[in-house]
Amino acid sequence: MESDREASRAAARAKPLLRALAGEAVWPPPLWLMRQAGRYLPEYRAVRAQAGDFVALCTTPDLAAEVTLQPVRRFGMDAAILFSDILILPWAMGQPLRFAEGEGPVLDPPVRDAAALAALDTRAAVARAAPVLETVRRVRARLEAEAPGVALIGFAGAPFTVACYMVEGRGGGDFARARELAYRDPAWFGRLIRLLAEATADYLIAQAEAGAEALMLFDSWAGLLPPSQFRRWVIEPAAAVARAVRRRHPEVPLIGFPRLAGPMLAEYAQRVAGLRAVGMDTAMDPRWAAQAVAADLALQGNLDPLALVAGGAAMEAEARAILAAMRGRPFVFNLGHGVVPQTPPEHVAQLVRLVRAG
Ligand SMILES: Cc1c2[nH]c(c1CCC(=O)O)Cc1[nH]c(c(CCC(=O)O)c1C)Cc1[nH]c(c(CCC(=O)O)c1C)Cc1[nH]c(c(C)c1CCC(=O)O)C2
Repeated sequence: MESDREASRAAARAKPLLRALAGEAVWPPPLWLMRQAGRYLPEYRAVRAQAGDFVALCTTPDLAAEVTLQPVRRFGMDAAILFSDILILPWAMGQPLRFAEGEGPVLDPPVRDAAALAALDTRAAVARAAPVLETVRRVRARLEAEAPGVALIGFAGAPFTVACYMVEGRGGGDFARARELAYRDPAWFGRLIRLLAEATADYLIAQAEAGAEALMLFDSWAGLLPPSQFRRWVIEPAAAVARAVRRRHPEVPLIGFPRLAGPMLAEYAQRVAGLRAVGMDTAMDPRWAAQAVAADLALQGNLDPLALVAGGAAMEAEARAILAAMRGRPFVFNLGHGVVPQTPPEHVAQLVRLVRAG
C-alpha cells in the first residue's frame, strides 16, 4: 500500500504539466491545446454523429471519455481536458440548453429578472452534472492505465462569461444586454455573479474529487469590460472561486484565462490569490506577459489558431517566437484560443514535433 502511494506520488511529480504548474521551468514545455477534441478530428465527428446532439455527447460518460482521450492518443498531448462545455453548468442549474446546427449555443429562456434568478437551482447543479463527473472518473482511470505522464484538466466557465450567455440567451454578439444590465442593475447582476461563483466553486471541487488534477477557469469575454467592471465582475469572482477551491483542494492547481484582458492581465494574476497559471490569448505579447506576471506563475498560450490552420513555415515562426519569449520560466504551450474546425490534423502533429524539439 505504502509503496503504491509513493509510486503514484512520484508519477504525479513526473507529469510535465503538473511540474510546470508547480512553478518549474520544464523544457521542452508541456503542451496541450484548447478545444483539442472537436470537429477538426474525423474520429470526433464519428462519435458526435453517434451521440446525436451536443448536450447528449457531454452527458454520456462513455462517449465523452472517448472524445476526451482522442487527441491524447493521436498526438501525445501532455494533458487531456475533460470533454464538456462551460454552458453545462447553467444547464445543470435548470436553464434549458441546446446547440442548434450552425447557430451555436442557445439558452432559452434567458435569465433577465428576479424571478428567473430565483428559478435557478444551484443546489441541484452538481448532482445534475453527475454524468460529467463520471466522465472525469473514467478518463482519469484510463490515463493512469494507458498514459501515466498525462494530466487531466477539469474546467468551468468564469461567472462573467457564463452570465453573458445566460442573460443574452445565445452567443454570437457582443453581449451588450448583459453588460448594460451590469451597470443598470448591479445589485441584480451581482446576485447572478455570486450565485455562479458559488456553483462554479462547488462544481470545480467536485471535478477535483472525481480525479481532475488541474482546473481551468475560462473567462472568454472578460476583455469586453473596462477596468472598473473588470475588477468587479472578473477579478473578484475569480478570487472567490479560487479561495473556495483552494480551501478544499490546495493541491490542485488552478489556471485563470481572462481572455483579451490586455494589460489587466497583470492585475488579474496578482489579485487572484492562489492561481498557479494564467492563460495568454492570441493578442497578448508573450514578452510583455513574461515581465508583467510573477516569475513563479506559469504562463500558458498563445499561438494563433489561424497560424495552426495555415501550418508550414508561418506557423513555425510564430511558435518559435513564443518559445523564445517563454524560455527559462514555467510555461505551458497552447493556443491563444480554441482549435477551429478547419484545422488540418497534420498541422497539429507538426506543431507537437516542433514544441517537443524545444
Ligand atoms: C465560450 C465557451 C464555450 N465553451 C467553452 C468556452 C470557453 C472557451 C472559448 O472561449 O472557446 C469551453 C469548451 N468547449 C468545449 C470544451 C471541451 C474541451 C476542449 O477544449 O477540447 C471546452 C473547454 C467543447 C465544445 N463546445 C462546443 C463544441 C462544438 C460542438 C459541436 O461538436 O458541434 C465543442 C467541441 C460548442 C460551443 N460551446 C460554446 C460555444 C460558443 C460553442 C459553439 C461554437 C462552436 O461550435 O465551436 C461556449
